[in-house]
Amino acid sequence: MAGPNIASSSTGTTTSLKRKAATQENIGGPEHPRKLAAIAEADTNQPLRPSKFAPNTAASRLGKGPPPLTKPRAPTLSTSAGANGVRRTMRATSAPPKTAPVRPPARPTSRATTTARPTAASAANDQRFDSIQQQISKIEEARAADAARLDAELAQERAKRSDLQASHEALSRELTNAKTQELAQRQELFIASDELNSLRQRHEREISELQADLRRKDRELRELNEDLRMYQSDLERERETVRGLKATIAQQATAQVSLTAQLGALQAEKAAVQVEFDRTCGSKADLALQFERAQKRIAELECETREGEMVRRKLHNMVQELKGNIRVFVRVRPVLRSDIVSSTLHSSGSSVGAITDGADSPDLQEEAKRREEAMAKLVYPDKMDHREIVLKSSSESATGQERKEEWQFAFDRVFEPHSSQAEVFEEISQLAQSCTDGYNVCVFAYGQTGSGKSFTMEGGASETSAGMIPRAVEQVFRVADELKSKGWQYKMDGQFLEIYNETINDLLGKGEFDKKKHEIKHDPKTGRTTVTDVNVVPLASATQVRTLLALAQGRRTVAATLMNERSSRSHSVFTLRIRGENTLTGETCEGSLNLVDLAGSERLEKSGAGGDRERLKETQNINKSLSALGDVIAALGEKGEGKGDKHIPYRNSKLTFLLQNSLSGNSKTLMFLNLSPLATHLNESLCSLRFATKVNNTTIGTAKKQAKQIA
Ligand SMILES: Nc1ncnc2c1ncn2[C@@H]1O[C@H](COP(=O)(O)OP(=O)(O)OP(=O)(O)O)[C@@H](O)[C@H]1O
Repeated sequence: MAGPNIASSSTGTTTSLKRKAATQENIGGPEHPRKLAAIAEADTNQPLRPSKFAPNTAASRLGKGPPPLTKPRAPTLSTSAGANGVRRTMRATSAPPKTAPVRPPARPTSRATTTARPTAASAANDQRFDSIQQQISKIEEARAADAARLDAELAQERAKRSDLQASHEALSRELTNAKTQELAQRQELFIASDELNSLRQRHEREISELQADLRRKDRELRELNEDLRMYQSDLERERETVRGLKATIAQQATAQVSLTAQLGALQAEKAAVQVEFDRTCGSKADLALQFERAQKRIAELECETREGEMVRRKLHNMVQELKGNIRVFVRVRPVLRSDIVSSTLHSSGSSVGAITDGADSPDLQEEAKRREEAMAKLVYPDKMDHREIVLKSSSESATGQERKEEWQFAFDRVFEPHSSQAEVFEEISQLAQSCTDGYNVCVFAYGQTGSGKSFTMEGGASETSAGMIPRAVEQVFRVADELKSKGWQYKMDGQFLEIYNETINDLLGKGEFDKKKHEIKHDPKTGRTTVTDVNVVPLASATQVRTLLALAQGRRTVAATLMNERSSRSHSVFTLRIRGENTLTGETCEGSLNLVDLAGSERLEKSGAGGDRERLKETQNINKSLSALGDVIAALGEKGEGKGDKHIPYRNSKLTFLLQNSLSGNSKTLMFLNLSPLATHLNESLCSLRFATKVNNTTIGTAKKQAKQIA
């Protein structure tokens, strides 16, 4: 309560000052200094506060710092003991002492000017001035005292300030620490927040997983429920089945009882069978013995069969020997397309081109008709043995009457046009294989040009069209192979000759033409025929023979004639010599197989060689050798009829001389008569059939086996 204190402790002067001040204020108006009034007002209205004019106070020095820790005290203006010993305390104003509102008296005021008074008044003023001077000095003193006190307070305040600074620094440090802590805490907070976020995310993830899991579980649960439902229905079914099975078991149990009874019966039966089995086992040894005996018997029978086969072969050969004559097979070839062309040419005189066009046309009926017309009337009446052939012809006589003629012939076998190569070979296979028994075998094909001699003897390139030569060779090799098991070892060699214009040509020789002069030699002791300077090739297989035949075929002299554009104008003679030795019995044998394809037998006027000297010579030579063959056969026939000293003209031709040993009665001879089926060749066919009949009726003696026992 400083204000009232000041007011109460002030003297009358103070009160007057106040009044003066109030008066001055009233007089002077707003220009008068107002500090003192302020002091007075401060006493009455409110407690003193630190002023902006007190910069030295602790509060003002701290500036914006934290609020003062101690409440500032209002400054005391002065505490001085007055002259009367009364200590006056003046409340310090907020203004610094320097700016005290006390004006120096010297300064004239506006009021002084306006209120100029006489000297009495100035004495009063001086008095007042003195008192004011005194008051001022007192105030000065008080101010000094206040200054001292203020210094002390200032020091205190400074001390406080330093304390405060220290505490500020401490607080700053604390603040820094607090900030650092806060920062750390914030970081922790961030980290924690991050963790919290990640935990939240994980949690969300886990929640979603759990939800998915839950959904899956739900689904599984549904499935399990479904399964359960199914299992329940299955179970129900199974229960039903079990009920059924139980019923069946009950039935089975009943059946088992009856089966047990049956089993008892069967066991009894088994015992009986066992007894029977034991008895059968006892007879097993007997059966084995019987089996052994049976096997022995089989071996004996096989042996007998082999012997029987040998006997059969001997008898067969004996029959052949007893027959003693040359056997003749007739073979009529089929009508060829080229035959139709040529026969039409002969009969109608139309051009070849026109006929060829007709033949190529699809009109098969026309072709069949032409074929019919081209064919000669050949009949084969012997349907059983196929031994006969009848030629029929109808012509007009000079008197205009139809003259019918018929010629009947019988031979060892007649082959009709449809006969296959295999069928023909079947008939000569026995003959061919008898060369492995030591016989000389001679098969020759006779007939006019184009009648099928080469086809019969050599045949075509295919398996089915292969002729007698390759088939006979294969047969010989096969038989020789079979006879190995009986101890026979065979060696074979072959030669292939051609007689052209009475000259021997080696078809297996080297070079295109054989320029060597060959001589035919007969060994009377061995009955072997050899030709000098010809290649005799050792034969190891039938395939090799086929290769040789193909080689020889290429070398054959072939010249075109009107009769056959591939007409062979030479005789070809393939000879297979075979020598066998039986290592078990010591027997040896030597045979030969001569397969002869004769040149065409047509008459000179038919050969179309009239204007060609070379062809004429060929035909003459062919005919000479064929007639020599006929002469030899005829002479052999006569000799066979008892004219023992009959000369056999073998030397009249190279052919007969070469085949001497095969024709002399010491061999098995077969002649194929090949016939053309054409009407235009009827006369030639008749001539050939007459010649073949003569041959067939000729007895040339019995064939002799050339075998001997090695001593
Ligand atoms: N049985 C047959 N089956 C089918 N075609 C045959 C038969 N015989 C012969 N031929 C054919 O007749 C034609 C004449 O036959 P091949 O050449 O054999 O007569 P050829 O008498 O040997 O004549 P050449 O005396 O001129 O040698 C040939 O085209 C031949 O294929």
